[in-house]
Amino acid sequence: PLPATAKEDWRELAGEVRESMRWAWRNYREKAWGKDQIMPVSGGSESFSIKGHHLGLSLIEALDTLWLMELDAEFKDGVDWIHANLDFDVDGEVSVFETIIRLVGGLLSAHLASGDKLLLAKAKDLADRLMPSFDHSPIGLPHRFINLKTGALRDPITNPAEVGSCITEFGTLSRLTGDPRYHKAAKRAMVALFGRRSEIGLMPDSFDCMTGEWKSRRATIGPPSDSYYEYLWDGWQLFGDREFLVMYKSCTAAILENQKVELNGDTWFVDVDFETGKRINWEQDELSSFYGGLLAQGGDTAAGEAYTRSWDKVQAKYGILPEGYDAEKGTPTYKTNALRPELADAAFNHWLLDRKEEWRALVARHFRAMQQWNKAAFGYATMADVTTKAQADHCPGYWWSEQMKYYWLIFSDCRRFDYRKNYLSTEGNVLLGFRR
Ligand SMILES: O=C1NC[C@H](CO)[C@@H](O)[C@@H]1O
Ligand SMILES: [Ca+2]
Repeated sequence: PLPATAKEDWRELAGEVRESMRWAWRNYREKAWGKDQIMPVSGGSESFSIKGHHLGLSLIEALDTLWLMELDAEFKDGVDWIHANLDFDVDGEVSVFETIIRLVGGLLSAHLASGDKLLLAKAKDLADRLMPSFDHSPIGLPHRFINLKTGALRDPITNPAEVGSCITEFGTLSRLTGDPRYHKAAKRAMVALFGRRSEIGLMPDSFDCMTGEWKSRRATIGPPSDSYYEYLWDGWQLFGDREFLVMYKSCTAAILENQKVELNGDTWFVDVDFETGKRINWEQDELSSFYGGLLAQGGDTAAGEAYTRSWDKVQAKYGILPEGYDAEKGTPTYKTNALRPELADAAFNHWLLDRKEEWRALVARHFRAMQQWNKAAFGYATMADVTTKAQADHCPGYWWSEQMKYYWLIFSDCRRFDYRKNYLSTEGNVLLGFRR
């Protein structure tokens, strides 16, 4: 492993994280209040799902992070905005997957943190507007897009992550409302996918949601399959449903058998043909760097740690991870950076399991790099080119929910969080483990 940094004052670093969040929120409050995303370089704002229409995305994504940091005035301000303004009865089309992990998940975690009943009601209202996409398919696999008012569906050609990553949000919604429909729909889709793997236990990254017919031959642990594998484990971790553990173990055994490769002392997971197992390329997607933490959660610790360390070396090489990287050539395939959380997510998961300083040091490097290069006049910005560090004028909603929360929790010994018994979703929403 890379040399650990000098003895850190973790509490002091946690204080810096909290001040950064407070500063970013103040700018959002002044420049983009209620908008989906602030534009951190210009101070402008932009919508996420529906062109020209805002659903308070960044505000909703930030809420449980604010609560954990005890930024209670800011938290209340956000909840007050929701009480006064949030309305999902909009004639506009949204991604089913993004809406569930970001907005349903964000409302549920804020409800669990505060007990505010309207937040749960809004989560249920939104989920009810998404359910027709699950019910429409004879095999229970949702279309990619739905209109929140009319229920009109679009794009049946979808992927494992988008149909198979909602069991924890929908399962929590069913638990809190007593309505089993959500849990059932989420599980049905995941089981349907699992039943369509190849002889060697792999699945491609594209299929028709009405027929189940495969539309690609590429098996990947990265997007657009990544969070399906994560949620197979999570269905077991959060609900103790052994069927998910069996499916997770089967899929992971096939992945370890067919996709794990060593190259120049590093461990990578390569894309392969889902029936032959033949490697397709050496391209690595930054989003895949969550996977080492998942492997460790599921007990494949050595492989998981090796993969996370491989990605940490890429981070050391550029300071900020490129969106894509060719492991054989050692060059970026995409030089942009979308202010992504995955490597910090993986290291945080490793740390929750073993408390090794190595992981805290990795996350400290991730945080300090963000402070050095992503900070702009009105918030934290994505990057146009990690080799030149040219910024781009965007701050994605997940930034508010994910890495700022992981930085806070790993450095601060947060008294509002149960470090032994907890669950964070793929969007970083805390669905178990708040301590009031
Ligand atoms: O699972 C996800 N994928 C992409 C985003 C972060 O890069 C975020 O929405 C979430 O973590
Ligand atoms: Ca994720």
